[in-house]
Amino acid sequence: MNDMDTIRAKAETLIEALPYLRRYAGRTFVVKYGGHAMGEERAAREFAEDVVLLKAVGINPVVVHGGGPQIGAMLAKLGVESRFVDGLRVTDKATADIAEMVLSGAINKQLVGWIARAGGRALGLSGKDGGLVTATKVERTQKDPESNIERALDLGFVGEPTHVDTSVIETATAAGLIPVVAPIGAGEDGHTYNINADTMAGALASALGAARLFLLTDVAGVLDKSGELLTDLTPADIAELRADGTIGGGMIPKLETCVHAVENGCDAAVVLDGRVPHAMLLEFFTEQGAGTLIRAEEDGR
Ligand SMILES: Nc1ncnc2c1ncn2[C@@H]1O[C@H](COP(=O)(O)OP(=O)(O)O)[C@@H](O)[C@H]1O
Ligand SMILES: CC(=O)N[C@@H](CCC(=O)OP(=O)(O)O)C(=O)O
Repeated sequence: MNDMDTIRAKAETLIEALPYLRRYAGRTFVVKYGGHAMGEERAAREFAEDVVLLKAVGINPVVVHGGGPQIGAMLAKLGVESRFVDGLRVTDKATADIAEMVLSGAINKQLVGWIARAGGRALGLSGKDGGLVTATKVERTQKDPESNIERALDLGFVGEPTHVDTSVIETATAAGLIPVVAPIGAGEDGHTYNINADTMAGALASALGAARLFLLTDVAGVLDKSGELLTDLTPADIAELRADGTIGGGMIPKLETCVHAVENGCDAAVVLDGRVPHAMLLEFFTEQGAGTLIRAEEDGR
């Protein structure tokens, strides 16, 4: 496509999406932008444009970002080993410091910059700022394969949000700013906790009573065993897909987050491909939507 065709295609997408988006004026969309999805600069630019468009039509976007691959690259550069348990990075003190540096320092400010270039005003913060998220250490157990006894697993400074104070988000939003949140939280014990970005986004979506939780990743959505996109799922469907092994890896915590969010105050969650131009807008006006829509009850899009 030449430049003119690209501009025309973009304009058509925006014009078609507008009437659908206006229905959500005054509501909150929590958008989680995953580390895998933010690889390409073009995609990041378009993501920022979409976020600014949402704000321009009166929706309150709240961006939560990941950065797993970028933390991994920095740990490798610094010679710190890293491993995951159930999709969570085991986080010692050195890893927590590096995760905070990469997430709050580098990626957060990069996103704030992209939103500024797209014409928006973003406020970068982490769960620590304004008391947004209080985290508690994640407790996990694992069955010892020999004795069959459940043993406690120490994941270090991996946290989960146990208290969300949305006032800093509400103040920022009311001032015309777009909050951009890094998945780091402070514990009541004074420690810094590394929080899975999907979990962080889900906790904010529930606390804010969001109309949508968008999880932008590097696949079209939830796929069935033959690789076809599943467009609509309920918590009961997800339990079946998990039991029969259709979903695995990072998709398990992602869908757990979606189920928790739609059962606790968020209208619907969508898992979609963040690398597709204007994925969030396409979700609203294409017949099938974009990605997989998760609702507490099956009642269409
Ligand atoms: N049924 C499934 N449908 C789609 N993706 C799946 C499924 N089961 C496992 N996955 C994996 O989940 C990944 C998305 O999770 P993750 O890598 O944690 O994403 P992100 O880094 O964007 O949070 C996909 O890239 C895919 O490899
Ligand atoms: C505890 C834990 O695993 N934290 C994640 C935080 C970043 C993240 O979740 O980023 P993505 O969404 O890009 O995977 C980590 O250290 O990788």
